[in-house]
Amino acid sequence: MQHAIGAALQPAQRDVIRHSHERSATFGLCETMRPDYAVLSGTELAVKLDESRALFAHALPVMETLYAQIANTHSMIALTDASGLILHSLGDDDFLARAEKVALRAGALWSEEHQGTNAIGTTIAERTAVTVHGDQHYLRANHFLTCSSVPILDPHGNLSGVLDVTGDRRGYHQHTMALVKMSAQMIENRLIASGFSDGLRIRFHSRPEFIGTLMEGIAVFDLDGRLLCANRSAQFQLGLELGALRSQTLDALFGERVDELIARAGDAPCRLELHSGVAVFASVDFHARNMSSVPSTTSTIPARERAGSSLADLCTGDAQMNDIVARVRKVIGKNIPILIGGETGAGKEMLARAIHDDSPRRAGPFVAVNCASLPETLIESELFGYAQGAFTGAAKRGAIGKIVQANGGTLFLDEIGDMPLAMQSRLLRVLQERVVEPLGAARAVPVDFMLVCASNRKLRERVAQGEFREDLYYRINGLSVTLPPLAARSDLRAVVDKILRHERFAGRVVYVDDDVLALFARHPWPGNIRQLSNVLRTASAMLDDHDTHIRIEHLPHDFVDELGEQPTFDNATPPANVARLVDIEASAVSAALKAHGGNVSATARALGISRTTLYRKLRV
Ligand SMILES: Nc1ncnc2c1ncn2[C@@H]1O[C@H](COP(=O)(O)OP(=O)(O)OP(=O)(O)O)[C@@H](O)[C@H]1O
Repeated sequence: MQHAIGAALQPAQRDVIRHSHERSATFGLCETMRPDYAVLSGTELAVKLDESRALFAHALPVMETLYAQIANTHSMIALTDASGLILHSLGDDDFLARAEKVALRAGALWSEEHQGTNAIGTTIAERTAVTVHGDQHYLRANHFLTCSSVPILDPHGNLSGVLDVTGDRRGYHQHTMALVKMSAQMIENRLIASGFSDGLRIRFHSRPEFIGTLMEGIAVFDLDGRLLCANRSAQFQLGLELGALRSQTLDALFGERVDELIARAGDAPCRLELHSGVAVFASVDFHARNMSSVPSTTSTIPARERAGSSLADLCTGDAQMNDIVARVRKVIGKNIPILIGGETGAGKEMLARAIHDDSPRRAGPFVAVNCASLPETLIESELFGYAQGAFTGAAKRGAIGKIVQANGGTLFLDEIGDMPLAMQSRLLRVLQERVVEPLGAARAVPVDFMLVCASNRKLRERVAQGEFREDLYYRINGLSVTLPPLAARSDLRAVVDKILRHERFAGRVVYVDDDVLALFARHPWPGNIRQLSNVLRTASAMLDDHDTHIRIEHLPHDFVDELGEQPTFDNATPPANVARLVDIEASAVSAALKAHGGNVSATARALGISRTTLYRKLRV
């Protein structure tokens, strides 16, 4: 359905357009002039993308979803930074070709200063959602367009960029703006989720069924109960703007103390009363990974932290691991690719995640691709993506590749040694030129990511055998570290305790007996930490409710059988269930004394020792 927008124009909107036209004139623009069609070079655009990497990373999947809803309507979606520079666009081929003619493409600036009244530039000037239709555009060259733009705010309330849908003016649809607004809200919520992963997060709404939807309010507080950020819905429901909310506390806004709410984290939604008296349903999460202090109620928090989520967590006492972490820390944030070696299950992916989480790109995505588990035919599309109709059987709208998905964050290529040679050449080009050309696409997409690769095969040998490109090997090998196998680590006890603490396989934190640990110390662990984790999981399932420790009888039989002999114990750690000699002697003496009615001479005779010796033993 098409509408004549002019007739429906609200007075406020009319004022927005009038003011914008006035500004355009003061910029020295003339309606009939040829617009500024300059676009940034690929390298310049890559720098801009890097500056807005969190926005780009979180907007990209939302733009894909939005496009699914407006495909085939002769339109396009554009994402700009806060200055109006288009960072990325996607849309229908026919319209993209027309849009390119007026520089509606990545690298072009659509501020009012450059293009006069237009939805992107006017949204930036007015900090509000704006539709600019047909001849409301200041420049005649843009009169064939209809554009709907919404500002995207970062979690601190600053303008981060603009999301825009532009189409042929004849195809204007009144629902477009609602879709763009919802998409912008989605991006803002994602920015909050990644920027404020720590803290007490309350998701609330007066209707419980709206929790988990775009309608929910999201407010994050620190451990002192100060508000850190709140999305638009939260601001609306609380009746205050972000600036005013910042001076409020959890207690003042929700009538609850931090520790009371932390205790309810992870439970079903609870009822809270807002300061206005309105009752809401609230779902509470709490994460304190990087927080300096945690209230005493933390022990009751059901939400689990992710094990080994930062480099510091990986330092559990093994000197080789400490050395690896120290070396990795030196290159983090310096655009140096890291190559992780090590046996299967030794923790390569965990190290890669920790590197990401401790890097300046932590707000961006962490995208892992296992090159060994993908069939050769799929690696290409999985990694590089493909354009609409690129090949028979391709998804109608094309697919975004993992490399583009990793933009702004970290790309982790696991088992890179298994990447087919043809893909190695394409990957090398991406790493050299920092652009990706999706299969069948006309244009390259600039990308910026930190690269971490892992291999449990000896990559050098594969290079020597001609199975891995030497130039790629040197590209990915900025810093090379090799994780020690579990059997060679000196911190087995700490690793076991950490897994049991984080995973809570038994639904609670349990421990291992010393004799189990002694058995573990003799095991070769071919599956390394993954195998250890599996053994602990199975053993935990064998525990009775009152058991606090995993004992040998709880271990999987095949695991004990693997050792091929009865467990023996080393001298340094006497197993707890073997009594000490002095204790055996003491109980024999007391039993004999009891049997002889406390008569020392008779007891000494019965034990075959002198009375003096018996007295000495009784004093021990
Ligand atoms: N330092 C650690 N502390 C606790 N758990 C760990 C640690 N390192 C690894 N793990 C756990 O061990 C398992 C295997 O780890 P990961 O997947 O990182 O190994 P990998 O070397 O990448 O394995 P593969 O080569 O088979 O892909 C995971 O469940 C992970 O959570």
